[in-house]
Amino acid sequence: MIEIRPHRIGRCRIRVPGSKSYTHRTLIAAALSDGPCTVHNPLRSQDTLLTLAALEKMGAVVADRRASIEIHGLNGRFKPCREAIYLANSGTSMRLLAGVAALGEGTYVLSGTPRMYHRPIGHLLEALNQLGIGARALEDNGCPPVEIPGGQAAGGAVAIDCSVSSQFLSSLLLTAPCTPAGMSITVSHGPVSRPYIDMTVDILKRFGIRVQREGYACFEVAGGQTYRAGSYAVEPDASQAGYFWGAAAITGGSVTVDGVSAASSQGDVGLARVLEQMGCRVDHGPGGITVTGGDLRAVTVDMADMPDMVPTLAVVAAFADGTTVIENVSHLKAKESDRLASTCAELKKMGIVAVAEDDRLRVTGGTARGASIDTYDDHRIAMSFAMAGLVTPGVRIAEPGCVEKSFPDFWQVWESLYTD
Ligand SMILES: O=C(O)C1=C[C@@H](OP(=O)(O)O)[C@@H](O)[C@H](O)C1
Ligand SMILES: C=C(OP(=O)(O)O)C(=O)O
Repeated sequence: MIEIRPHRIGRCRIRVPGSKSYTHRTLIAAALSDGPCTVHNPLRSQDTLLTLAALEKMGAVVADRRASIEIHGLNGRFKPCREAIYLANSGTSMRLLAGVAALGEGTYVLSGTPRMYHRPIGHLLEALNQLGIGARALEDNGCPPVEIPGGQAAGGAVAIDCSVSSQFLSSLLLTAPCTPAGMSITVSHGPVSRPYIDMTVDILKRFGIRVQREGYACFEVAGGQTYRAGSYAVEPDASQAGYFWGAAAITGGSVTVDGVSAASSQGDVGLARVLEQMGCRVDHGPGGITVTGGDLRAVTVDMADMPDMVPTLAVVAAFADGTTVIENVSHLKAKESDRLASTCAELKKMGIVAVAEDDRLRVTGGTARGASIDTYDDHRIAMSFAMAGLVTPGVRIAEPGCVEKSFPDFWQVWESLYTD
């Protein structure tokens, strides 16, 4: 348990680590490539290191240097792996690797934590089955653990339901180029979280893969393509920037996050836009994006494309005038925690009126009081409620170590807000 000390922020400049989503994708693409790759500025956190360890178990040769990670790709031919590959509660690792494992020569079991065993993957397994890959949920319940047989990924036409997660489509897209026939993918529902699809397509293109698309509805990826080995850099994580911009918004201070740009494919950079609508000033400079807090007013906003920023926005909304309505976020129920329920429960403990409906969250700004915040083993709940502690005495965060999942140095970087 740690207590957050209230503090008025002046002017701060913050550096956040490499993007979690881009790190997962770059490591996987490197392992699929035709030779030696260097990944610069990777995020080294619990989840991304699990992806790296999984790729190593599947035969990629890995060397973790200080400044970069080197991976020698297997040109899409993973080696058999006898023991189950443990992926804790990393949804991105589980979903993306479930597809690419089908390219390997073994039969792979992907396992995780009890929470992971409640996070859906059935729609991806159905899509793999349409492609003739006998993937299955070991408990027959549409959730991990899963078994993925290699050697059956010929490619072909496939329809995929992405109403629960975009990661299913990202998984097929990463797998498709290494199949003999390629894939013709139709999205039957959704996708939610669309910018993550753009990040996947961006990585494919950077590795020299050709992809044709009609918006988010149809994707054509020719087979027999090669991921081009080379040197790749990971940009700073826009989702992690959000907690520091939120800190500025709530305190009236000014925070610049280095190296984050509105031109990024990371959808979460859009939180700065939402904060602007709420009354903050946002400056886009060559070095990064600066948010300066002001009088905050409530907004109604569709957050389907920014699911990870919903707890962040909900906590900021607790300090805004009026009722903020966060719409189209039913997919938050299947994250590290049921984030609609957990965000609401913890805001209520602070005396804030918050209501979770089926696909939306309403938060009415008010006078918050200190509370012990349960974090549900969910890094984003811990980091979001830290913001509330800057203006509310007595906010304590339980199990603060859960930030290891995506941002091991979070609390040290957070401390730097106090040194301005
Ligand atoms: O592909 C990715 O890197 C991610 C996609 C999103 O999940 P969903 O598509 O399941 O919403 C996001 O919440 C997650 O943190 C990372
Ligand atoms: C949902 C998240 O990650 P994952 O799906 O990879 O567990 C997250 O980082 O907020």
